[in-house]
Amino acid sequence: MVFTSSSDNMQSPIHLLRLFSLIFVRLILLQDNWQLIGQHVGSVNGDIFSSTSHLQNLMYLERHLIMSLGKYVVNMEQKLSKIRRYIEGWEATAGRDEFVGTYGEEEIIGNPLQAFQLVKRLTIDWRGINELFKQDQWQEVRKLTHDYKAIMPTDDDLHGAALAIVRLQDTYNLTNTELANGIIQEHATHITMTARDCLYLAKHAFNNAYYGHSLDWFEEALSRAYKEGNTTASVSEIQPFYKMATQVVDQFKKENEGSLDTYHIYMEASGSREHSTKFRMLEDDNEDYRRFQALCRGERQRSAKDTSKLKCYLTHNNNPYLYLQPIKLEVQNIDPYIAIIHNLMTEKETATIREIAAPLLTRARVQTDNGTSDMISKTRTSQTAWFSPETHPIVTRINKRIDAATGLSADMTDSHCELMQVANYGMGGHYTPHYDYLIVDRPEEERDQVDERELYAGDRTATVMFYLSDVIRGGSTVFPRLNVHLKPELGSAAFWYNLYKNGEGIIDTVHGACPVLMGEKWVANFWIRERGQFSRRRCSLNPKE
Ligand SMILES: O=C(O)CCC(=O)C(=O)O
Ligand SMILES: [Fe+2]
Repeated sequence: MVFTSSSDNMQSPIHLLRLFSLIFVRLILLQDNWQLIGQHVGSVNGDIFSSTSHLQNLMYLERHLIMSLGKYVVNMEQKLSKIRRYIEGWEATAGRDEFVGTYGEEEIIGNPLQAFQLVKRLTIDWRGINELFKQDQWQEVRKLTHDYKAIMPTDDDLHGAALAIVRLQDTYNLTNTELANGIIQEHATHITMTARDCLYLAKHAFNNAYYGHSLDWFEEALSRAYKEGNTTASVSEIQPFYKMATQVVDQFKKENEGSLDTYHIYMEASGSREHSTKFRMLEDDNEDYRRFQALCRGERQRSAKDTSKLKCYLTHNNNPYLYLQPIKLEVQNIDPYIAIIHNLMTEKETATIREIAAPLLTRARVQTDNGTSDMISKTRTSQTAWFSPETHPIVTRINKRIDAATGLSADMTDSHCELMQVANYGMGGHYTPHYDYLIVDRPEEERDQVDERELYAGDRTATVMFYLSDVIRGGSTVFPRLNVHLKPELGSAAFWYNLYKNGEGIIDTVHGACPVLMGEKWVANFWIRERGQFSRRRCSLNPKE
């Protein structure tokens, strides 16, 4: 049997001792970390999977719950062994086989020793058992779950986590069997999925229109159910779903006269639950998405000829601020210009920003089509927080450095630059291909609907994005039309212009953040606006500049 009740084999004092010591050691180890949860509670909004920072809180909460459950188990074991002792006491005396029946009654009642024990059992012993149950040991666990209700994950978090796995699988071509065996790109993670886990992912992939992956997960669930002997999920439970999914996919293939692979499907920003069950095909502009995924996998590398003109050099930009410590510039693309500025932030500074941002993270929002309000984004699964120069001195310090390194004004006081946006990507966290410019991608007739403050600041001339962490696997920033692939490197900053000098958007700067496959990803965005750059980056009528 896979799932047996543990009570039968947990009676020995040695076992209890081990459990006690285990809990005690963990209690000491966990105390410090546990404090962290307290600081974060108020800010959590149920989007746990989209930020590693929130997942971390959850990990601490679960450890604390385990500690309480462990104490509960030890306590219950003691109580159960007392009850067992009572029963055994009866079995050894009044409950002996030979006393069963009428003759037994006489033996018990007529025997003063038996009578004494009977009375003793029902007085002292029974009182002892009653006492045991007067205290509610479950209360501590109940209180914990109540106090930390705000950070307990919801069903939506679970959906998000399942979707993240399917998205990772889709982007990085991970096979179901490997994933189900805990293998992520040849890296063994000691996790094994049950048939029930696979069934859950299969249903989820199906509901989100990842039909190919869905069938694979159903098959994996079936094979695991056979192997497990129908314990976590049974073959008969899985089969009807599998059959139904197969029929839907067959019908879909027939209607579209092609293989399913050509209908590589993904959810759009607006994808609500109802949308998710509909078939969605890649439209023309989603060629960017296909290229994006290929780049994320490390495909579409540029040839030596393509990269031969790219330079990497030290420069002080004729700026006294940089004379003693020039910047390390690595050009990644000449036209449009994309560069990495290495070590533009120290490790300590990245840690400070992560620290101040962690308690304030909320799920990333994107502007809706009409630009008036914003909505939770599915195209961007990360959590963000914004910082003005007043919130922390580090913001101004970095602003000055951006100014020196890029020659652009990053002054936030007069909207030359937006507030610093910190983003933390969690499980499978990604950002599908998009442009950073906000105004010029709108049709002329809609531009006057843009918020006045946005018009005052002008569009996003350039992006300076700091990597506040390394990422173990995945999480690169890629430009699908340029085959540029930037691997996050703690302390370095990616820099590119979004606009031509005539103010029009550079369409080839479409870029996205690959899903984080392993580890976590933190970035800090500084979007430099047109306002304030007139003497720094002069206008030009040449549409190619
Ligand atoms: O995280 C990344 O690599 C890219 C983020 C990005 O493009 C954005 O925030 O606009
Ligand atoms: Fe962006």
